[in-house]
Amino acid sequence: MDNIQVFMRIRPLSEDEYRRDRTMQSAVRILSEDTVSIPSQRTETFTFDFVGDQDCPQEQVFEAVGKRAVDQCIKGYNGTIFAYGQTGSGKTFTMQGARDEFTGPDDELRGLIPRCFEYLFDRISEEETRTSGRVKYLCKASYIEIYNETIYDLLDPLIRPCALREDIKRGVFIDNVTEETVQNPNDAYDVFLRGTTSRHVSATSMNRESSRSHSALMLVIQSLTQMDTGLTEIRESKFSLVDLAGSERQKLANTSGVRLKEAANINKSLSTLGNVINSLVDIANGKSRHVNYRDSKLTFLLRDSLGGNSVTSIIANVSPAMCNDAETASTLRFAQRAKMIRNNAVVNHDMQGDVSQLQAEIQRLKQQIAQMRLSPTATPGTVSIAPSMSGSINGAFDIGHDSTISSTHSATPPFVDSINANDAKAQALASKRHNTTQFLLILAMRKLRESERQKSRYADIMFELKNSLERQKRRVQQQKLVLKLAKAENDALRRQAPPAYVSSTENNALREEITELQAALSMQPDHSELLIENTLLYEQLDIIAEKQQPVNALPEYADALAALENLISAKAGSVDLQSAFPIIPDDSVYAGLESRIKQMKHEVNDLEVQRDRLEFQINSIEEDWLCVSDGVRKLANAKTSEHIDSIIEQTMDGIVGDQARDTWATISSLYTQTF
Ligand SMILES: Nc1ncnc2c1ncn2[C@@H]1O[C@H](COP(=O)(O)OP(=O)(O)OP(=O)(O)O)[C@@H](O)[C@H]1O
Repeated sequence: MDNIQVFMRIRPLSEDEYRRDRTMQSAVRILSEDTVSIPSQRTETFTFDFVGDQDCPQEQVFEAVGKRAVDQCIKGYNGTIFAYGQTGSGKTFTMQGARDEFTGPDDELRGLIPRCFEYLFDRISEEETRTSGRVKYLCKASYIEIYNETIYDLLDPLIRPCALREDIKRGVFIDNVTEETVQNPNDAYDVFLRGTTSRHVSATSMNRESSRSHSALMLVIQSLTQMDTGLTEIRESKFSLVDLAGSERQKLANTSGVRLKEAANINKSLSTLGNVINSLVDIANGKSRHVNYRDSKLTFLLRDSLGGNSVTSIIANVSPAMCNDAETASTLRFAQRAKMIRNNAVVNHDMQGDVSQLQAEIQRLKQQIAQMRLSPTATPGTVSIAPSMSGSINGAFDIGHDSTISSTHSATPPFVDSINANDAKAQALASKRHNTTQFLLILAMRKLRESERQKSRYADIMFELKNSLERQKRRVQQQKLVLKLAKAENDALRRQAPPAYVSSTENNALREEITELQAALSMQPDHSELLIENTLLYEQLDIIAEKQQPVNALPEYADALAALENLISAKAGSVDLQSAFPIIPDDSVYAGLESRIKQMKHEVNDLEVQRDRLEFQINSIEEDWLCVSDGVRKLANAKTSEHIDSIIEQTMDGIVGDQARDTWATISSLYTQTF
């Protein structure tokens, strides 16, 4: 577990700021190499991993932030660097550099992005040379922008919007985003420049500033290592360089239309980022919280970077100007909170090979395990079965490359204390049991962690479902009200309308409009069908992302209903027979709406059933894994083989799910063999 690293950078005063305040006093006081305060605000101090003052060169920022991220990505860890701060605080200067053009490696003012490219490809060629070509690297780049809660592909000439999806294998990913292979720093920089140009073009065409959108340049770095066993190890890491929208709150007053929507979306995504960080800080402090990553595109896309599988750094950029001190304090408070988040980065790797190679590898691992069982001196921190025993070889024993699991166990479990130190035989037996127990505990904990991940995925889906349910319920209520009003209005019109109005051309046009809307509604996907499909989905976790379509489809459906609702309210409101032609819809319109409402009620019921089912599944998974770890703990203290048998049986009786039952069967059979 690593805390997110936070770096702070103060930019020089701009000419404008200097003209306004010639005292040249800085709003930020540097107290030591990692601590600052803002005297005009409260007396609080802020401590970070690195503080760069106004003269801090680009090279130093790269040495402190960029190098570490690239080094970790080369090893197979995901890496993320965020630039955070108010508009004009120096985010783009830090990430990209002073110029829009990249003038080559001699340019002192070039930012983190070009420097990371140069260092990454240097490291790649170094590794390939060092391993005499046994390790080969492949890099692919994509570049996106998030504006108004929509993701745009900046490498697509048409800058088309893309959907965000999630599946079990890939985690969160952008569907159909353009990925370009890059082989050297210039290729990568070319991709970056093209994306940046597209960003300017789209900003200009929409008449907005780029500081109102978030951008993320993502590199996927794959390495293939030919191993002596004939197997190929594949490592894959994602390196994300993110320039966030200006962090100041956008004013909603005196704003309307597109600008209002834009401001509301910026506020929403930044406040979601703040909420996510608050929840993660609570979690780091031992509290139990659901993290609402799905509340904005930005947090969902960067889920792994915040509290997940990534080595993450945040650069908090601030202005030194007195007039910006409130925003500067707010940036520093945000950064200070973020520093408490703990991520759990693991190497993403997998093995490939033919059956005989895999069998040989399994054999080798078995020997390693046997050796570990026999060696009384093995301590948890030095258990070294992990690195090669990865991913797809054998799911049940997927220990992974994770020293954090082993290092969290105490070196001497309490049950060993009770062994008489003078009795050599008993000591040997205790050591053997100690090692086996630790090994089994590692297995159980690994599985427990997997189930926790699964649980958190369930919780995310559940959260979505609950929201949909609430929205759907509200819609049903609204539709009922609209229908009631429209009916009352219609009755009134029927009573008042002269026959000439009823058959007027205008009235016919309105009728057609309603018929079209009805047709549009009936063309919406059949929700009942999709919902049934969705129910199956929760039993088939592998296809989660695909099957979330019904939930995602609801807003479109809502749009059609809202349009109909607006039309009916608008028409129902035009009671003045002298100035407007009344609309007198057929009874069939109402009948159609009523049946739609009925259908929506069914859907609400279906969603409720799904929610209950998920709740049950989550509880059941949780209980199963508690049962397994409890069983392992009991086994560690068992004295006789009868006692062991009864623990195994009782634990198995208490487990419901197949996955946990299988794991328990494996653990218990291993334990009986070694006892
Ligand atoms: N460390 C620095 N040294 C010198 N000039 C800087 C530094 N940081 C920022 N600047 C200058 O300050 C101005 C604003 O910086 P920049 O455009 O990077 O801000 P920003 O936070 O990215 O703004 P926006 O949110 O609008 O994109 C630019 O002219 C930039 O060159």
